Amino acid sequence: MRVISQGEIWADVLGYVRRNISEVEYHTWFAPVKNLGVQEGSLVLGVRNSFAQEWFRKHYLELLEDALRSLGAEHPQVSFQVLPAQQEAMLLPSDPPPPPSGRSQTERSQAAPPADNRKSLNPKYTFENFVVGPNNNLAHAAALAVAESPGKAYNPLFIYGDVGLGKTHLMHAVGHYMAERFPEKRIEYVSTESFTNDLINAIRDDKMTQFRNRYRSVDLLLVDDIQFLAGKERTQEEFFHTFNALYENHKQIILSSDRPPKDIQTLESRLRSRFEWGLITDIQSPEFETRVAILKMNAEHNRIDIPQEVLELIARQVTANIRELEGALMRVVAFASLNNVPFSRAVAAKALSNVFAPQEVKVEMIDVLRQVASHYNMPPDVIRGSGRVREVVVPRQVAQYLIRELTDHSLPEIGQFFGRDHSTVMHAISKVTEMLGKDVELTTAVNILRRKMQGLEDEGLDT
Ligand SMILES: Nc1ncnc2c1ncn2[C@@H]1O[C@H](COP(=O)(O)OP(=O)(O)OP(=O)(O)O)[C@@H](O)[C@H]1O
Repeated sequence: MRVISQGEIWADVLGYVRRNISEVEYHTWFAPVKNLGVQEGSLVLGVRNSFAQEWFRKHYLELLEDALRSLGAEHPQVSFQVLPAQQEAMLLPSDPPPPPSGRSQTERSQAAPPADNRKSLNPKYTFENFVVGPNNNLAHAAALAVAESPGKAYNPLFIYGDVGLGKTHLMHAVGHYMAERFPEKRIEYVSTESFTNDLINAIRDDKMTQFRNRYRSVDLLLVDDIQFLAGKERTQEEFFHTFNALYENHKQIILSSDRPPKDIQTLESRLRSRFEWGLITDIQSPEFETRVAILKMNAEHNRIDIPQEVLELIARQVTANIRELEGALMRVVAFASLNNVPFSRAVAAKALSNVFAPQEVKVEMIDVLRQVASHYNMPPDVIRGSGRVREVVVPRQVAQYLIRELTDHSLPEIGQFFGRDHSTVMHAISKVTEMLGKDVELTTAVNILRRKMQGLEDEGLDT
């Protein structure tokens, strides 16, 4: 799972900036900037001194605003703060290394795994961060079995599926699991492309022995996108020998591909048959519930409090690819924080409308209840509860009235939502109808709430 954060807004902004200025300019000015986060819709950047602050205001403000606009900010705002000298020192590349922990070298190497054991693994791609659903449960179970008994359960494990569905994540998860339990084991993750490049370099530099030592001495070899072996005869030949060496020594091999071995064209048949020796398992596109669960986990990891119905809207919008799903969540988070508006389905729909086909936001009963509750400044449960004082009864009647007007729900359904029968709802609706135009406060509330439910104007955004 990719972790999204305010840091990622900054990463996106930097990406935009980098595409629009020279490398030298970028390194001189932007590399030392510290991202201080988004505060009340404004991106706050820490710079070294007042000279830099002025320079940014004069030369880069527009560029930064454009970058924020590309992320959905309607009225982009950037502000600069001069960092105190100490904080600035923390930005300099010449940082001294952290003080030694006081333990001896041997103690340290006993306690911690070898430094490079997981160097090729993404720290976020663990089993804990992997949401299991009907689309991937077989691949997940196989990966777990392999992680528990490497070289014994299924060898090789061959995972295939479309882009962005978690193949790399699962492979790395096995690596982390193994690294934790057997810190002395050697783990190597490589894309087929890097394997090919390493081979080409080894041939060119006359370093084939090192190349072979490197790949044939590992305990776990993870090779991504093996379909790219197609048509590369020399690489296939070398991989064949690597495979055999590892296999004979009961070392675990995991391969990923966008298709099963039988569909990889121009793959030598001796390799194809080896790929079929172990277990072949696939990952499909996640269904709705799994997509929501992935978004939820992502939001929780980042301590972003985002209502369930907003996550559901995003999950309806992006169906085929988890990388895109995470990108969509990132867009919504960026959009809400840059425009300084709370998360709502309307805000999410707006944030995604430039990227995906606009979706009509259907108003749900819970949306109306939440808006009414926030308007009257009381918890939704109190409005739905049994209280009979006027302060609660009026909001409850307004909520029932608006639900009837803005959704397709029947009187009995609305009644059920409020734990009452349909005649109570009918009474509430006629009561509000009667008061409209007479009771100024109630009329204003209904008008404001109706507008809020129908569009974004009251959330501070242009529709
Ligand atoms: N089941 C899942 N639970 C949580 N996050 C997931 C899950 N599946 C995929 N992801 C996340 O989706 C993103 C894409 O996954 P990954 O890179 O593993 O896909 P892939 O199938 O290897 O794609 P490609 O074929 O493009 O290499 C990653 O950020 C990953 O963490």
